[in-house]
This record gives sequence, C-alpha cells and structure tokens, in this order.
Amino acid sequence: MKKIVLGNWKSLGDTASNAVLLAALAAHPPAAGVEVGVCVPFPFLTQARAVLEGTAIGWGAQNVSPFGAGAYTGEVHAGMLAEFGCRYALVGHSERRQLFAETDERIADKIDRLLAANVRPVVCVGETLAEREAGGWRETLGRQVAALAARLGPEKLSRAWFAYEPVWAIGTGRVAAPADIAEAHAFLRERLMALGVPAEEVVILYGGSVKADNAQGVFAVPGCDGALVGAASRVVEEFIAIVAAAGSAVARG
Ligand SMILES: O=C(CO)COP(=O)(O)O
Repeated sequence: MKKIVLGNWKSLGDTASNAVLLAALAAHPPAAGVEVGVCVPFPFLTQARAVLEGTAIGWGAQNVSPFGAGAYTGEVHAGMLAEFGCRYALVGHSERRQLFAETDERIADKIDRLLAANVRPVVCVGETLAEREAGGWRETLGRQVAALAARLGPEKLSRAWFAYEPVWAIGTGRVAAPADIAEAHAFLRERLMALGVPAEEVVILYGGSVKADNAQGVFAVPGCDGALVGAASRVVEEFIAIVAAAGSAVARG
C-alpha cells in the first residue's frame, strides 16, 4: 500500500519563506511507499525545481489553461508546466469553482490538456456545507465525476487522481470525520468504477483541514490514498509530521 501527500500552497509564500520550507522538505525524504509533492504558485515553480530536483519530492501547479499554446492572455498551458518539470497540477479546486466560476466542462478540458502533456491531474471534488446538510453530497460528487466522464471517457479519467475535499472542511479547522471520509471515498470509488475506471487505477486523496494531529486518523481511513494539505503544508513541522504519519500508515500496512 502506498500513500500520497500533496501540499497545496494556494496563493501564499514568498521566495524567502519558500526557501526555508523547500530546504526542510529536501532534508526529510519520505519513507518508502510515500509519494510527496508540493503544488506551488506559478512564479515559484523555478524555485521549487531548483531545490527539489534530484530528490524524491515532486512539484506541481494549482491550475492550468484549458487551452493549448496561443493567444490566451494570462494563461499558463500544460506544455509549460511539463517544461518546468511539474509532476502534478490541481484541477477544479473548490476555490476555483466558486471564485472563478470554473465549470465541469472547463475542468475536463484542463484534465485533457494535462494528460496530453504527461502531467498528473489531481481533480478536486466535494460538496458544500448546504449540500451536506441537505443530505445531497452523493448527488454533488456523482454529478461532478459524471460530467468529467461524459467529456473524457474512462481511459482518460483513470489517469487522473482525485481529491475528496468537502468545501466545509477547507480552511475551517473542521476535518471530516473518518467515517464520513470513508463513506465519501467508497461512494466515489464505486462511481468511478461504474463509469469504467478499473478499480486498481482509482486514486482518491482527502483534503480539508489535515494537520499533524489528525493525519494519522485520515491515513487510517479505508480507501484513502493520501492527503491534499493546504495551510499545514506551509508550516515546516506540520508538513513533515504529516509526511511521517503517512510513512507510519504504510508501515502498518
Ligand atoms: O484546500 C485544501 C487543499 O487543497 C485544504 O486546505 P486546508 O488544509 O487549509 O483546509
């Protein structure tokens, strides 16, 4: 069993604080069976690569253009991410869906572009608090993955990773209960398989207020392949402790 820990730096950081964080990560290689990466703002890709190249730790972006190269002012296309050595790119984060009106169709196009450039899409899905309270979380997750499948088909979908990120748990300190994570992951896995993705290809992380003190619990959830960590990924001791917790989970089997 393998565990994945990805940091999402969001729109945070500066060259000086990144240098401290990246050096600490490079000095703490993950245990066998743990894959670690950081998704950084575009201007810091060069810095991340300079420190992490040659280590086991990968780097990536938090967004990508739904278009290729061309007259798309302000956009960064998948080929550029590939050139900068990105192993991953987040797609469809709830902050982008909510604040930048990203649609499932746009998200599908981004996934398509990333796959063509050999950059792993990490697709974020998750329900809002209102949807959970109304008992509609299954409908939201089902709609989100079905829309992607309709545009991409199962083969492409099987090459993406997913992150279950309930919107109400992001940046709130309110981590989802292990039972809720297990239930949502099982539901997503079953849906993806029903859409034609082979069981062994399904990778689902959990994201939402993962910290050093709850990471063990998250990694122990059946069917949870790892964590997508926001705020705590910007705190050296926190992120290193989360990576260590993933190592303990792998060792426990
Ligand atoms: O959005 C997230 C990761 O993509 C989670 O953010 P927090 O860990 O800060 O809640």
